[in-house]
Amino acid sequence: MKVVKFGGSSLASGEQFKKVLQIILSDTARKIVVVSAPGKRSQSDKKVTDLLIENAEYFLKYREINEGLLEQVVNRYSSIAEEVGIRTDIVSEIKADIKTKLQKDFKNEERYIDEVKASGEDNNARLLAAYFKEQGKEACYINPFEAGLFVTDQPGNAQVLPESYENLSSLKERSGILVFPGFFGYSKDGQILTFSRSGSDITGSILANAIKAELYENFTDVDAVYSANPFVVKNPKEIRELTYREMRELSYAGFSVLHDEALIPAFRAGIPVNIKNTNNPSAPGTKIVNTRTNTNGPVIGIASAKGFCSIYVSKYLMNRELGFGRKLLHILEDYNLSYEHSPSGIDDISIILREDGFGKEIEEAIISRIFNELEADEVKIERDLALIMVVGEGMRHNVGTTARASKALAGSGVNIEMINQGSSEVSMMFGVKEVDEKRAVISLYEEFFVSIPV
Ligand SMILES: Nc1ncnc2c1ncn2[C@@H]1O[C@H](COP(=O)(O)OP(=O)(O)O)[C@@H](O)[C@H]1O
Ligand SMILES: N[C@@H](CC(=O)OP(=O)(O)O)C(=O)O
Repeated sequence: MKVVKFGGSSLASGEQFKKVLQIILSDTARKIVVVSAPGKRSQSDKKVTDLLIENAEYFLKYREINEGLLEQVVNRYSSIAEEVGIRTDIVSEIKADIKTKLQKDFKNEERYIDEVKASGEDNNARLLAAYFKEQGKEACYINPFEAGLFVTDQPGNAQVLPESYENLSSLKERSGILVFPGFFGYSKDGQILTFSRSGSDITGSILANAIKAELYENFTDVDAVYSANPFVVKNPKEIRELTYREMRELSYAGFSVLHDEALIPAFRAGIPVNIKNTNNPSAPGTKIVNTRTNTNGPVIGIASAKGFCSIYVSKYLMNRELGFGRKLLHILEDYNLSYEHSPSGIDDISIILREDGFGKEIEEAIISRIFNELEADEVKIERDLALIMVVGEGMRHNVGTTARASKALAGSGVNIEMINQGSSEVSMMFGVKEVDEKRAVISLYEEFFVSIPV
């Protein structure tokens, strides 16, 4: 039994719906189909999720529905229904559903927005199930509440609750194709809550774990996971096999092809993940597995992400001071800030965090607390940083990878602001200025994938 997830790009139009049907028909093991909301049909198009957020924000501001904005969403569904020739009046039901959601209680704005934006996947799942049925396939829409997908009460950032797995396991007893909306679950009291953006990948992985699927297939719009972002490096090398650890590091640092939280449920149940292309389903895609066999060098991929900053703190004899790191992190916790990395030396430490949520006011308050409470000698904030992640299981057994990477960066004139070697030894992180991000990735790609390895 397989769980198959189709991303927004795979379900953006009627033509895409037809491809999805063919993919499902071509393999009887494809049992649970997880869907995203319709995505972009072209670079300049808008995702339905973004349109729904605009609708919700308009309503919060003006207390009325913006009919033009609502039509933009409804048109996406009606053009799909028209293209594939759905005969029922499902589009009117979809419009009524979005209208009801827009007019719901908005006292808690975050929860209100979650409810509206989750309707993108919910209605797409209803539409796809209706299409399958009209094509003579036994299929039904599954409501996540009825199926028991319960999550924490964290709007826009929900986490699955452990009992969901047991609840969802009974789905495998049901007959026909089950069409399950991705991206959201319910609190115990029936409130809709979404995962973080691009979270339909997470739903697929949870379901794969729950039914102990033989495979989790994640269909997107590229033939494979590439060794570098194809928007940064021209024609990057396709990766055939990756380990869970490698993919987690790469998706965390910018390989948006899979959500970085989507691997854990599949990994825990030992279920392989196959990234495949809806537009070219016969291509083998990329397999994500526990251990990989083929290796061709220390590095498998190079990822990068913008939007980071660092807090550098130095104090003579920091290494001898009991609880210094704990107190420092406690200050950040008081401002609801989590940290990403923390390279350190004997007398200094850098804390790397995401820039959003770390505004100027918080910055000033934190600096003064570090000086006053920790008696630091120096505190420096550096903004506009990009993290470059060099990833590969092979790095553990290869001497000199750091030296090669540093040399490549220096050779292209990129100044390294900081280095951090992950404790898992499958990744190496370089902090660089955002303006140098692309140059850094290209030079590292050339070093590890184009030049002859030394
Ligand atoms: N290293 C990479 N390999 C493959 N795709 C990547 C990589 N880095 C970024 N991407 C981007 O991820 C996109 C697919 O992810 P996403 O847009 O979330 O798809 P979906 O609509 O299927 O959810 C690709 O079109 C590609 O532009
Ligand atoms: N539609 C949601 C969830 C999702 O996973 O979408 P996509 O598969 O298009 O990345 C979002 O845009 O965040």
